[in-house]
Amino acid sequence: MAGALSLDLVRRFPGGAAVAASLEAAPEGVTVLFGPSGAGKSTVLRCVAGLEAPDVGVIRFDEETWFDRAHGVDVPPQARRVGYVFQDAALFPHLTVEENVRYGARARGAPPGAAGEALERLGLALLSHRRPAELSGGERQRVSLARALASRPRLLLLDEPLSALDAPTREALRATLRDLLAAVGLPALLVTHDRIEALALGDRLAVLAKGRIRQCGPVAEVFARPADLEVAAVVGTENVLPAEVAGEEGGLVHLRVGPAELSAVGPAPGRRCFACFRAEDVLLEAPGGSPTSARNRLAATVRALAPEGPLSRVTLDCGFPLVALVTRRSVEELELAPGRPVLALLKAPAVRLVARAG
Ligand SMILES: Nc1ncnc2c1ncn2[C@@H]1O[C@H](COP(=O)(O)OP(=O)(O)OP(=O)(O)O)[C@@H](O)[C@H]1O
Repeated sequence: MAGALSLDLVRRFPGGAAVAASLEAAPEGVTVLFGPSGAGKSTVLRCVAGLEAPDVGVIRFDEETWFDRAHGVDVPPQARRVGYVFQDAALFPHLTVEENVRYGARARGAPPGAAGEALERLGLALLSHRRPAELSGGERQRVSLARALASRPRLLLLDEPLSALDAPTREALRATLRDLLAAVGLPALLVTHDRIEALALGDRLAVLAKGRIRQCGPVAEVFARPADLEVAAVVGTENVLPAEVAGEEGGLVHLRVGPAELSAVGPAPGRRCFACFRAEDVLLEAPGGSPTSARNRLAATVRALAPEGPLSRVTLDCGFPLVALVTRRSVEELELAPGRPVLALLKAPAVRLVARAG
């Protein structure tokens, strides 16, 4: 299928570190490689770009084989036609913005006009005669994106593209990047260790830990249903619910989540967002309990219980799945069991809102 990337590789380093990855990235949208530092994310990206060669394995894009150790295939980076965006922009310091972007286009034989189009698209026309030293970090990263796009790539590879920026610049560029990735319609593989970035930019998530891909799937699903405790520890947020903003009032944002309504502390990041909260922030109460300060009271049915040390992980059905983490004592006192009705309570400040595409 056009734009489909598949890989199955092992890369071993002197000193004993090894990265083993097996991945079928969707032919469209953004696949995020997510995991802690040292998990192997950059290694996978560099192998796809052709900047490093796996010790064993195969990398395919569409009908082409880019790498096949057993058959001696190793297509050089320029022939793979990928656009690569580095963490630190990696611009030529002696060239202007325009020359940097033109260099990207010329190196790949892109049609005339590709550089100008990319400069325009990233809002860089007015900065085109400056050199990288005369730009802010965010502007440099926009130039790096323009250079990648100007080469008319078939696949975009982004290695922690926002991590070198300060928080406000990062937030602004995150929104630009989200819109840009949706508009260009190219498949992209994006590396990050930042949960918010993964949620805001990814369509699919591949979780890496200790040199292996542990789970791959739609972003909200991986966050909501980590395959094992290791993935749960990496993703950290058990409840990630696609939500629509219904209104804002007195600093609170009212959200529609499936058949239920939730309140969170504003501002709303957009009309569509994810409402994210930890399982330990959900309180459980017997139905008909007295009023509390929790803004969110959801009628739920217990679906499953799983012991977790002194705690119990309770999976609930509120019309959408919800996970709560409570003590075993509470499980006994509330007589929680599959099928039992219960009220799930959640304070509005515990709900974190993250914009999502569309
Ligand atoms: N050139 C190298 N020589 C030896 N070991 C290496 C080399 N490059 C990477 N490694 C090791 O391989 C593992 C994966 O590194 P990689 O840079 O891919 O991780 P990462 O998930 O991208 O981390 P970060 O988020 O910190 O960039 C780490 O244990 C790292 O120390």
